[in-house]
Amino acid sequence: MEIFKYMETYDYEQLVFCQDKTSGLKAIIAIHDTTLGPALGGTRMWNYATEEEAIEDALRLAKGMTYKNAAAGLNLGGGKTVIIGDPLKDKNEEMFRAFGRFIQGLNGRYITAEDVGTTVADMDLIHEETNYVTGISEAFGSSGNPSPVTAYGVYVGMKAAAKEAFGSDSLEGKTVAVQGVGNVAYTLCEYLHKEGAKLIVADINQASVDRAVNAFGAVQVDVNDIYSQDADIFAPCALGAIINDNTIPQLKAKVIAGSANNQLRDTTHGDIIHEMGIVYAPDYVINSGGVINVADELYGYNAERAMKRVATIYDKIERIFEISKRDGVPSYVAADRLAEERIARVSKSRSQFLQNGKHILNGR
Ligand SMILES: NC(=O)c1ccc[n+]([C@@H]2O[C@H](COP(=O)([O-])OP(=O)(O)OC[C@H]3O[C@@H](n4cnc5c(N)ncnc54)[C@H](O)[C@@H]3O)[C@@H](O)[C@H]2O)c1
Ligand SMILES: CC(C)C[C@H](N)C(=O)O
Repeated sequence: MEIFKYMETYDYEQLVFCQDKTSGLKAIIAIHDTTLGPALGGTRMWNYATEEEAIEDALRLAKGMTYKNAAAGLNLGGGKTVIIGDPLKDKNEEMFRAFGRFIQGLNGRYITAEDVGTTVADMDLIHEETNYVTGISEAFGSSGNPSPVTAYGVYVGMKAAAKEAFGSDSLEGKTVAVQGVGNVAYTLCEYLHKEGAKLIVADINQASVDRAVNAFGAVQVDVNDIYSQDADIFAPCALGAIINDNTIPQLKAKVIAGSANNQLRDTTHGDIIHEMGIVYAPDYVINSGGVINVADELYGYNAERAMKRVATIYDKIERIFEISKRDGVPSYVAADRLAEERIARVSKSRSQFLQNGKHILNGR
């Protein structure tokens, strides 16, 4: 992989490699764009097969956060960290404290939070070394685990997508096929069950499936069969790139609305599902509830204010479908336009000179 070439093509600002032998920390912080403000994005811990795979994941996810934060109306740029290792075996206190010190060294250019493989307890350890971390314990007056709030955002976004596809946003009687019933999807299933939706679930972890089957009467299917279910809505809530050449021909659902990041394997897959008439709620918009919630900590956390803002994901998804129809483009393009236009507007309005920071005039 030619890293600088890749960074230049997609406008990345900075890639930071962090190593600490004592704790075994190997982390990559990717900062994509800080036009709107400091880069905020979670830390993923994953057993990557190769270093290249880890770098690629950090870069892709960081860019996604630039778009997510911009579309959510936050004054934050986009970044992400990946820690190479098995979250079940390789974690220790020193690792997260060492990582916190690396974040502190960036002096506020990057703020972290949870992602796949990291928890509130990990954020609390990072917080021992830096204030540039969110999603820390409620005991600190903070927002804690973002997953339930992300789930609420996915739920309201799914309703907006259902309205677009079926003419009504009621999910009562609708069948939803949920891929991965982890932290976000369990709470999502709770909302869906409460509204009277029928649930089909698949997960590589049998305990997670059992939990959803017992609590919500969900029907279990094999992980390979989740795409082809006779469902109204497909909710990808596991990992990325699951809308691809292999899975698209299997899909029967009219709507795709789920929490996973980077759902489209490639932009061409967004074009294909658009042509098929599938209503796709763009991933980084529908799953922005978590980042909206943790970002609220930067103002002194207020749960009510955060939830009100998360509820507007419904309107945001509606707006994206409007742009999609107005401009004759797939919904993922409409979402990108929304984000890019905001970054361009804010960048312009912030371009006037201000007498602060280091400048030749400071000596006068
Ligand atoms: N947690 C948040 O607040 C948040 C916010 C935004 C986006 N997301 C995204 O949502 C997704 C889920 O996040 P989470 O926090 O619930 O993670 P999680 O790890 O708790 O849940 C993911 C679940 O998917 C299952 N899974 C993994 N591979 C699978 C496969 N091939 N088939 C079926 N199941 C599989 C796992 O066993 C797990 O139960 C991730 O893509 C994450 O990046 C999460
Ligand atoms: C800041 C975090 C809550 C980020 C979250 N993991 C996401 O992908 O949006």
